[in-house]
Amino acid sequence: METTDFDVLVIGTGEGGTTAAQKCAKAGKRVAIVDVLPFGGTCALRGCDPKKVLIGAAETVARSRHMLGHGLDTAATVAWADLMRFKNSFTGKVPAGREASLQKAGIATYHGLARFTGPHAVRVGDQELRAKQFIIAAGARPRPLGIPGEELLVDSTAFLELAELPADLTLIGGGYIAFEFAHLVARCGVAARILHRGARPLEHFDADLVAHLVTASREAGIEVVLGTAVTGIEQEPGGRLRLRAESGGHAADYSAAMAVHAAGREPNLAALDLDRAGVAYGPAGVTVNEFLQSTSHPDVYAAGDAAASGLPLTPVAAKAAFVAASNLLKGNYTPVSYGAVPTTVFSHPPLAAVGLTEAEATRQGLKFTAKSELTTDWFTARRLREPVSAYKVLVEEGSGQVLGAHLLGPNADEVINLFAVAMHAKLPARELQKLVFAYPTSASDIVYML
Ligand SMILES: Cc1cc2nc3c(=O)[nH]c(=O)nc-3n(C[C@H](O)[C@H](O)[C@H](O)COP(=O)(O)OP(=O)(O)OC[C@H]3O[C@@H](n4cnc5c(N)ncnc54)[C@H](O)[C@@H]3O)c2cc1C
Ligand SMILES: NC(=O)c1ccc[n+]([C@@H]2O[C@H](COP(=O)([O-])OP(=O)(O)OC[C@H]3O[C@@H](n4cnc5c(N)ncnc54)[C@H](O)[C@@H]3O)[C@@H](O)[C@H]2O)c1
Repeated sequence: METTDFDVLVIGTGEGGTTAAQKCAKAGKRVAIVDVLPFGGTCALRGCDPKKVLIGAAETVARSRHMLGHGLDTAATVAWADLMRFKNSFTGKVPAGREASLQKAGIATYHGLARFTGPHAVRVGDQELRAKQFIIAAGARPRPLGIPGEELLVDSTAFLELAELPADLTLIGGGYIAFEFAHLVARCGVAARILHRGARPLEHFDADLVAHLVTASREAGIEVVLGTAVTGIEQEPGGRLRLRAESGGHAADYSAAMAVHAAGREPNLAALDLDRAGVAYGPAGVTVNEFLQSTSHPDVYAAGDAAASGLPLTPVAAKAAFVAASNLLKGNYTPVSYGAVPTTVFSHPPLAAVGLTEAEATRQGLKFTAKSELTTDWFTARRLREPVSAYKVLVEEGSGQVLGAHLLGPNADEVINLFAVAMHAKLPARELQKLVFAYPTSASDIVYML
């Protein structure tokens, strides 16, 4: 077996691993990086980017449907095979491009499953890679549901590669993936259903805005079923799936041509043999301190979805990886701080949030005013005939700081970033209100939300 020594070995080539490896190489370290899948990670190959390309077409369909009879006489339709080709024109180039840029930075690249064999050794195929320090950026995978027949579910990766869409599709779960995929396929002429076990979906978003999104989803033809946990899946003789579920103590039954796992993800640590290296971990990922250093192995750092730190989102992974690499290189001097992280559910209309929800601010005992309105009759929504649009903004009494902003409606995914800037800069709401925004834009509505 060939043994190779490095200063730093990075596991994972997603946003986390790539950011960390590049930073370590720039500092003059001998760096290696390994991935079992094509280089590029979830966001670029199996998540955010391909999804957003598909959703771009679905948005056009949704907008054209809303404008029918109001200046448009036909609605756009999706040509799935063409759309997939377009999507593949983005993803197809990623693996070779990512590997080339890593190699250009002097980083040694390895393909295969990495498995720790000791505190400073990892095995990849028939090679042993030894390193003084490690950065684990192994990402996440769909959480096993532990129900019979779960192997019949399609996961988000397989969904984003579908050559053809089914006539109807059921999403199991009620989070980001369920709403994004349901809104996408509904605009492709597929009968979409969301089966969510909780009383309300998208639990971490503002309850009032989520209720409006559920209304908008139903108006778009999506069946949203709440309080219903799927307990088993069977294949029927004709090829359809039978989803056995439990709802309020009663058995319920659903038939689906295809069912997608949208019920959460978990850190992808099982194959790493972390016990062999003495790296502590829990259900949220590798256990790290504020410097993103393993609490049990000082030469190991972790970042992104694989670390028990921050939300499992791409910009969070990139920030964490930068901080982890800085601390690895210079000694622990930068505690990680994510600040107010904006996030969007790319449904139509999109739902976006930054900062605290009203429920969280109340739980924390903060004194604040919450301003909230349905804005369906505001110019921004009306000119697009968007059926549901709303906002809620929380402003702290005394300091006048924005504690949280929640937007549902046209361009919410972009406007939310302005609230994030204001929160980061600690700009009081009255100062934000004084800014002059280009008109008529969705951003110019901000002054009426404060
Ligand atoms: C469908 C979907 C849509 C999403 N949309 C968004 C979005 O719109 N916005 C957003 O901010 N976030 C989104 N996310 C989340 C985002 O993709 C992740 O938070 C982000 O990609 C995490 O980056 P990472 O570097 O931590 O891990 P990853 O990008 O997952 O990279 C980890 C890599 O490690 C490799 N690996 C794991 N274990 C091993 C091993 N033992 N040996 C070798 N290699 C290994 C994996 O193959 C993988 O390539 C989405 C996720 C999904 C699934
Ligand atoms: N736009 C984005 O930023 C974006 C998009 C997609 C995914 N992501 C990331 O990927 C992660 C995973 O996405 P996700 O949508 O799978 O997870 P999620 O955590 O957003 O939602 C999963 C939902 O499924 C429900 N659920 C779990 N088990 C269930 C069961 N057996 N039956 C019915 N419902 C069940 C949960 O209560 C939860 O509401 C997200 O947490 C997010 O960080 C982000």
